[in-house]
Amino acid sequence: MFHLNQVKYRDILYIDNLHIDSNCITCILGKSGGGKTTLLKLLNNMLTPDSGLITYRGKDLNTYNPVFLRRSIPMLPQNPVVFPGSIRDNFRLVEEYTEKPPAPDSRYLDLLKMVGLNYKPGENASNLSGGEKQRLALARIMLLKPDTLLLDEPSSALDSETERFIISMVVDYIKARKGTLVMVTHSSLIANKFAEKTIVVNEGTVEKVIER
Ligand SMILES: Nc1ncnc2c1ncn2[C@@H]1O[C@H](COP(=O)(O)OP(=O)(O)OP(=O)(O)O)[C@@H](O)[C@H]1O
Repeated sequence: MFHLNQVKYRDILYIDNLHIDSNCITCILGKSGGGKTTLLKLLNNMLTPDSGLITYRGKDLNTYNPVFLRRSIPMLPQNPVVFPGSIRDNFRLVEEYTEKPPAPDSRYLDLLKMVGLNYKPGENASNLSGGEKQRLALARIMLLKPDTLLLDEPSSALDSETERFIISMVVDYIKARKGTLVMVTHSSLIANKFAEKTIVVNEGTVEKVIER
């Protein structure tokens, strides 16, 4: 699905040759500051490499429309922005951005349930805790029914029980759609449990790739 060849981004990351497969759960594992987030952001062109080639479905990533890429390869950042207003407003903004008609509240409620949030769409999103905001941001992304999903440390603001619940839910969702998940984590336990392929990134380069 993604192929990176001699990709260089500033002095932060250099990747000689790397495949990220479709229909696969891939974890990017490594120490803090090693370049994991940078690698994730290169995959949907949020960052553009200084040199080298990244292909997506066999075509140079640069030939895709940037808006198409952000929509079809959404990324959940470590600290997502929750918009002021209600939970419903947060879903509606995504719908406006993607030019979709507004869904009924029942759809929002289903998505909130999926991420384990027991709130009504009319409630104020600003009152949510950090971990709850992260889950709302994930629910917002799920509204787009993505087949490819980039998650940056989805558990950074969650307790370990919620972390497992959320990651299991996303993994099941992606597997049911025969989709592709690329997830950054610092936890080898998470990678061991969920990853079909683990890419270890440290000090700005791929240290090893573990396949199962
Ligand atoms: N825009 C930027 N400008 C300059 N340096 C940056 C920029 N973005 C990241 N860096 C640096 O690049 C290195 C890699 O950052 P990156 O966020 O990719 O690491 P990471 O492995 O995801 O770290 P963490 O696990 O702590 O989130 C770090 O040293 C970081 O400070």
